[in-house]
Amino acid sequence: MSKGRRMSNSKIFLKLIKYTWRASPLTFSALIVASLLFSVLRYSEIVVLQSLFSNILEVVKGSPYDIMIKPILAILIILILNPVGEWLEFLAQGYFWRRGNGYMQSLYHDRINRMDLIDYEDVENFDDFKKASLGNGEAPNGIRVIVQILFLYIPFILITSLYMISIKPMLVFAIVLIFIPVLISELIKMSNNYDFEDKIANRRRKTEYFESCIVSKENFKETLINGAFNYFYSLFVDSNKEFSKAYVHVKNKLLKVAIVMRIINTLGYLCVLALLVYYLYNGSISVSQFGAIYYSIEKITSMLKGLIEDIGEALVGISSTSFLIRFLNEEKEIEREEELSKADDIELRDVSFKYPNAKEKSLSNINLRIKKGTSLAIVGENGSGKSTLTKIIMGLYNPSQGVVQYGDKNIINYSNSSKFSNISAVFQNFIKYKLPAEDNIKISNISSQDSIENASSGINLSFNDLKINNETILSREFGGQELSGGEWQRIAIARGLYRPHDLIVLDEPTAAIDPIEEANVFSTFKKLSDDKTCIFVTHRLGSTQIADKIVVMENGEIVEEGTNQELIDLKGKYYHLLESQAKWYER
Ligand SMILES: Nc1ncnc2c1ncn2[C@@H]1O[C@H](COP(=O)(O)OP(=O)(O)OP(=O)(O)O)[C@@H](O)[C@H]1O
Repeated sequence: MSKGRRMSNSKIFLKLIKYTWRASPLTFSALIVASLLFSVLRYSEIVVLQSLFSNILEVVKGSPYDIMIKPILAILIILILNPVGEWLEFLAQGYFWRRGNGYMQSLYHDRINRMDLIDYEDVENFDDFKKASLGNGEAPNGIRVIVQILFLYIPFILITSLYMISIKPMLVFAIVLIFIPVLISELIKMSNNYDFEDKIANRRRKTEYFESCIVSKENFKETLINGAFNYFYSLFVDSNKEFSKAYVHVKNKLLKVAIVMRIINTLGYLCVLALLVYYLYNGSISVSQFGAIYYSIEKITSMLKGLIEDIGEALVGISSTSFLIRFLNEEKEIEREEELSKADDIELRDVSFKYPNAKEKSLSNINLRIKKGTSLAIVGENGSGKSTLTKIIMGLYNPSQGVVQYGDKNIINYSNSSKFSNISAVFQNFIKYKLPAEDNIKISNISSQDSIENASSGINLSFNDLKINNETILSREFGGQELSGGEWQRIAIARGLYRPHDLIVLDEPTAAIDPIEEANVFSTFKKLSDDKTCIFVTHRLGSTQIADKIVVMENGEIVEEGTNQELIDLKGKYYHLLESQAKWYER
């Protein structure tokens, strides 16, 4: 999400209406009907009151009492219809909240699903996700206020204005004097709030992160053992102070605007009152008209107060909702959806790659051909670019320069679903799902009837030995059982093997397994992957001997390439690393 592509408010507004309609046309309509009903009821109150006042005056002058029956009946009907409208609004809002929220959430999640991994590497995107996710929960509130403005407040103010114009055109200034300052102040509030959310997102995220270093289960252990509570607490407090400072600054500014507008609003109210008294005094309006107009001005003022409260409540919502709408409407370039075969040679030509905001390239001038059905081992020191290279090969990142081809197809032109079909991968920091053991392995196709037996027995993973069964949840947090690091790694590798694939990548998920066992895992893995292309990253050179080809990386470049024997004969970097690690494999 790039800056400067701020959508106009009217576009955001129209999109929001469209989404709301799609979420639930029925409840959206019910909400509109309820708002219109209230608007008509409020106006009817004014007209009926005027007629009642004037009839009371007539009765005082000696007319029969029964002329009061009609307006009294009308008031009764209004009194009965009011709770009916409230009930309809209550029902519609409750239902609408759930439907609207669920729908916006599904759009948000769907949009996240269409993102590229590289989007997560850009810090600005992180802030935008945060802002958009806030908008998720707020959208229905914003919509409720918009519906009320459009179908309750505006119609009411319009018909009441027409009513006043019909009595005394000058009185319409009453509406302008009362309504405009409030409107201006709310618009200023909204725009400030948008800028505030924009500026503060990074600080908000940092504050939440520092707090999580103290309170979250994942971080608590290390914070405790490192005695780092005070350190994180002071970071949290400092960050929170900055956050509060920015917050107070914006609120102060808004308060000043609100005070000025309030003064204008009160002056307007007094002017209107003076005007009314003047008209009554010179006889251009009747006492009953005075009563009805006074009542309608009171009504408008109290409704405006309600509106202000509603808008205040929804303000954060509307501005963060606009981030959400902007996020949802960012389109990717058209990509091909057709099948992209992984059972083909893979070729990288002059590939370079730089992470967003990074100064240096992480990969430079990579030229590599991986023949279909062969195995490739990638070795090299920490930070040499091994993981980045695997992500480029899989299409998780697009190269900054150069081309990645499967067969003769440049993978950059294909959609995520085309790119990732028939690819399996097990990463260094794989996810330990707090789910049943079987689901942890079948996660790529939960509904599949295929047994997990093949995948797990291939790497000596036995649920019996672990004293668990398929349904055991792998977390004590949800009443299940915890596994050791090595046990988890076997689950993760079984997960990778279970997913149907023509290309499989193991990015060092074996660090918690001893070197000899790792070599065994790789050779079983190669056997199981049979005629599939397989790529594995490791620091242990004993495991690489089974690979058809080995590449050695240094500073983002491939510095050696060949079979195990060829690289030994070369007596270069690989050979020296192998020598220094040889003792690991002596039992
Ligand atoms: N998300 C990122 N943003 C910016 N730079 C990154 C990112 N991830 C990695 N790098 C940088 O890219 C370079 C290559 O990293 P990479 O993780 O590919 O190395 P590696 O060989 O897999 O390391 P290791 O053996 O420690 O896993 C490093 O200099 C690293 O700092």
